[in-house]
Amino acid sequence: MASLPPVLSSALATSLTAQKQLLKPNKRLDDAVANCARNNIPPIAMGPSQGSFLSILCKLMKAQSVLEIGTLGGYSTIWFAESVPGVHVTSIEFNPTHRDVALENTKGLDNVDIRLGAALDVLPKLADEVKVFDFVFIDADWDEQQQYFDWAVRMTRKGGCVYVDNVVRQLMESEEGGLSSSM
Ligand SMILES: C[S@@+](CC[C@H](N)C(=O)[O-])C[C@H]1O[C@@H](n2cnc3c(N)ncnc32)[C@H](O)[C@@H]1O
Repeated sequence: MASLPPVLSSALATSLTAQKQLLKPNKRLDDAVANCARNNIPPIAMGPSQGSFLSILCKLMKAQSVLEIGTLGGYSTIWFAESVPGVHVTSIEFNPTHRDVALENTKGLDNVDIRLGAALDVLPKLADEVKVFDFVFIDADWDEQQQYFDWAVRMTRKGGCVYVDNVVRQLMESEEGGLSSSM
């Protein structure tokens, strides 16, 4: 996969610094980032402004149930878990190391349930257990995206939200030289 054009990488780095200055400090999130680095978890979690944006979306919807596909170290999971009073977050992760670090990072949050397994194995079981979710966040394996999306549509309540991460970025990286003519 091609990397981002330098101008975009530089803009992303600058925006990350700006985001940290603008948002309220959150010790749990900061500790999670540090713990992920200590455990060599790849630095591919969402940024603070995206976490804040998703949290606002959940607040606007008064979401009470969130499904996340792709936990990593639990950074986005924490944003969802702290978004709305009473919300419950179910998150799916197939890498045991990532799952273990996510469990450390979400310790004490009793509204988080992290399921270990491949998303396409876990989703059918979850669909049998839980009726529907208010909000589904897809952030795992791009090659299975269409199948995640089909499950998400099936498992999201009417009027709920399915949010697919990295769509624009994927389009940018999908053709040689960066920007795609199909954008
Ligand atoms: C981009 S990271 C998730 C980032 C996280 N949502 C955040 O922003 O903090 C993608 C995660 O999905 C996991 N993953 C990839 N394929 C998967 C699959 N088929 N089933 C479950 N998890 C998967 C990876 O191990 C990785 O931890």
